[in-house]
Amino acid sequence: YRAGIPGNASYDYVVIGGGTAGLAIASRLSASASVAVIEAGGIYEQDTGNQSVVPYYSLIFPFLGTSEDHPKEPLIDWDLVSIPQASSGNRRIHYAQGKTLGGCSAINTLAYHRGTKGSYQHWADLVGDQSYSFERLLRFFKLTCTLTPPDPRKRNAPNATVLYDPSVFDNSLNGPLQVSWANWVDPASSWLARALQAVGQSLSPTGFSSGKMNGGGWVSTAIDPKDATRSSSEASYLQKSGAGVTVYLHSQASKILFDKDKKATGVAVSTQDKNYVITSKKEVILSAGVFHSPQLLMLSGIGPAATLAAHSIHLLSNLTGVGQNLWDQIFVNVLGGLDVPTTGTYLSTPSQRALALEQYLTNASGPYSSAGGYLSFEKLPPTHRATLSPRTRSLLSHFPADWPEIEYIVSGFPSGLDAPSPPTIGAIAATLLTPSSRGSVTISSSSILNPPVIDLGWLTDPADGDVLVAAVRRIREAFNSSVLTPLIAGAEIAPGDAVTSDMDILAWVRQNAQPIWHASSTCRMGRVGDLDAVVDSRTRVFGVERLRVVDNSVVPFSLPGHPQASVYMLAEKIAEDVLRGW
Ligand SMILES: Cc1cc2nc3c(=O)[nH]c(=O)nc-3n(C[C@H](O)[C@H](O)[C@H](O)COP(=O)(O)OP(=O)(O)OC[C@H]3O[C@@H](n4cnc5c(N)ncnc54)[C@H](O)[C@@H]3O)c2cc1C
Repeated sequence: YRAGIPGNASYDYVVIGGGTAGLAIASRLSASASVAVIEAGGIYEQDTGNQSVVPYYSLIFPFLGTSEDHPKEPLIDWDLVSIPQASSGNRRIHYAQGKTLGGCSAINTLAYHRGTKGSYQHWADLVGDQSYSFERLLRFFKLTCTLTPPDPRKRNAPNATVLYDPSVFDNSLNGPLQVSWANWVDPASSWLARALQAVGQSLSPTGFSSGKMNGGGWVSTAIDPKDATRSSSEASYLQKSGAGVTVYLHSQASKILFDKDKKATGVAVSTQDKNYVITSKKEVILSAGVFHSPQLLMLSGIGPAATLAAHSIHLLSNLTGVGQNLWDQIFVNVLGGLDVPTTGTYLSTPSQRALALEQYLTNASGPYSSAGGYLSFEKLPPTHRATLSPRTRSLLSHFPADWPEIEYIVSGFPSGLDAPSPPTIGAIAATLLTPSSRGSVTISSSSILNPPVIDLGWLTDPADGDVLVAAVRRIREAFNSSVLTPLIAGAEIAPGDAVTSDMDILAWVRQNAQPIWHASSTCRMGRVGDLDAVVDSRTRVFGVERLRVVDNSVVPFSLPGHPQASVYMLAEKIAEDVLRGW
C-alpha cells in the first residue's frame, strides 16, 4: 500500500477507519479501484512494538484496565470512558478500542471462531435477506483466512487435544488472515477445562467455526504460526494489498460530505495541523467501529432529528436508530487458588524469561506464543434454568435453539504469594451471551473532537443479573468438582465463601462485571421501514446515497461468542456487493 500525504485528493472509494473491517474491505476493493483509507491512529508495530505483536502480551496490556483511572496508552487506544453505569455500581467503564491500523484487531485477544447456524439464520430473517444464512456466508468466511492445523509437538500438552472441522476452511483461497492454534498450553487452564468437562460440558467434536457452539474446546486464534505474531487486519489484508490502497495516518474524519441530492461525495479530514478533503468518485464506506461510526453519522446529519437539532446539525436523514440498540456482552470472573503452575509462572524470573524468549524466537512456541485458549459454551442446564424468573426464561426462549447462553473462559495468573499460599489464581469467567439490556451512543457537541457519549446499559434489564447469578453457581460446581479437589488451595477468592445468597451474588456481579469488548449493533441492519434500522442488508445507509457502514456496528445483535471472524466475513461479503454495483 501507499502512504497518503495529507491534502485534497480523489479516489474511487474512501474508507473511514483502517480497522478490522475497514482494511479488509479496502484491500478487496483495491483489486479493481483506487481506495483511500482514513485512519485516526498510526502503526501499532512501530508505536507499541512487542506489546501488540507478541500474543502473550494481549492478555496483560495494562491499558485494558476498565476503571476510570486505568493506565493510558494513547498511541493505540481511544481512551473511551462510559457514563456512570447506574445498574453496575455507578462505575464509569474504560472501554478499550483500537486507535491504530488494524483497529481492534490490533489490540484484541486473538480468539477466532464463528457464530451458530441459528444465529446467522436469525440475522437473515431479521433483515429479510437469506444471503445471511450460515450456508451462504460460509463462502465469505472461507475467503477471509488460511488455517494452519495445531502442532501437537509444539503444544506439548497431551491433555489439550484440539478437535475441529477442517471442511469449513479452504486454504486454496489464500485468505489473508492467519488462523492457527497456540503453540503452548497453560497448565492451569487445562485443569480448569477438565473441571468444566466434569460438570457436563464435554469437548465439542467440531470446534466453534462450523456453525456449532456447544461444549468446550481449545479455540483457534488469529496468530501467524510462522513466527507466532498477531495476525491483525493490518498484518494480513493490508500487507497483502497492492498500490491500490492509499492510507492516511493520524488523520481523523470529521464529517461525511454530501451534495444537494444527498449523495456522499467525500470526507472532511483533519490532522494535527491541516484540514483537507478526500473526494470519493463512487462511495464512502464508514468503518469507524461501534462507537465512532454512529458518532460520525450524527455529525454528518444522519441520526435522531432531536439529537441533531440540539447540536444545530443540519438534518439529512432522520434515523432514530443511529447510536441505539447497543448490545454488550459482559463477564464476571470466579477465582480460586490452584496448586498448579500457570503461564505467568514460567515468566517470573529473568532466567525463565530468557528461556521462554529463546523458545519463542527459535521455535515460535512457549509461553510468549499463546494468548490463552479454552472456551466452553452452554445453555444453562435444567437445574440452573429452574432458578431463573419466568420472565427471564421467557426472554431466553426467544434466542435460537443453538445459541448458548453462557461462555466460560478459563485462565490463570500467578498469585505472587509465597508458600503455603497457592502459586496460581485460577479463573473461570462467565460471559453473558444473551444480554437483554441495551445501551446507546450519542454526541455531546457537533465536533469530532468531543468523544462519543457512551451508555453501556449494563444490567439494566433484571434478566441479565438473573442469568449471571445462575452462571456463577454453575462455575462453583466446576471448582467443586472432584477433578480439582487435589489442586484447590484455600477458600474461594472471588466472590468468596461469604457471598452465597442470590441477592449477594447479584450485588457482587453489579460491582465486578467487566467488558469483553464485543459491543455491537449501534447502526443496526434491518429492513426498509424497520423502526430503528440504519442500514439495509447491503449496508447502505437509509435516506442518503453512496454511503455504507461496514463494521461491527451494523451487525443487528451481538452474535454469540467472539465477533472478529464475522466482522471480516461481513467485509468480504459487502466488498463483493460493492464491486457488483449492488
Ligand atoms: C481488548 C479487546 C479484546 C477483544 N478480543 C477479541 C477476541 O479475542 N476475538 C474476537 O473475535 N473479538 C475480540 N474483540 C472484538 C473485536 O476485535 C472487534 O469487535 C472488532 O475488531 C471490531 O471491528 P470493527 O471493524 O467494527 O472496528 P475497529 O476494528 O475498532 O475499527 C475502527 C477503526 O476506525 C478508526 N476510527 C474511528 N473513528 C475514526 C475517525 N473519525 N477517523 C478516522 N479513523 C477513525 C479507529 O481508529 C479504528 O482503527 C476484542 C476487542 C477488544 C477491544
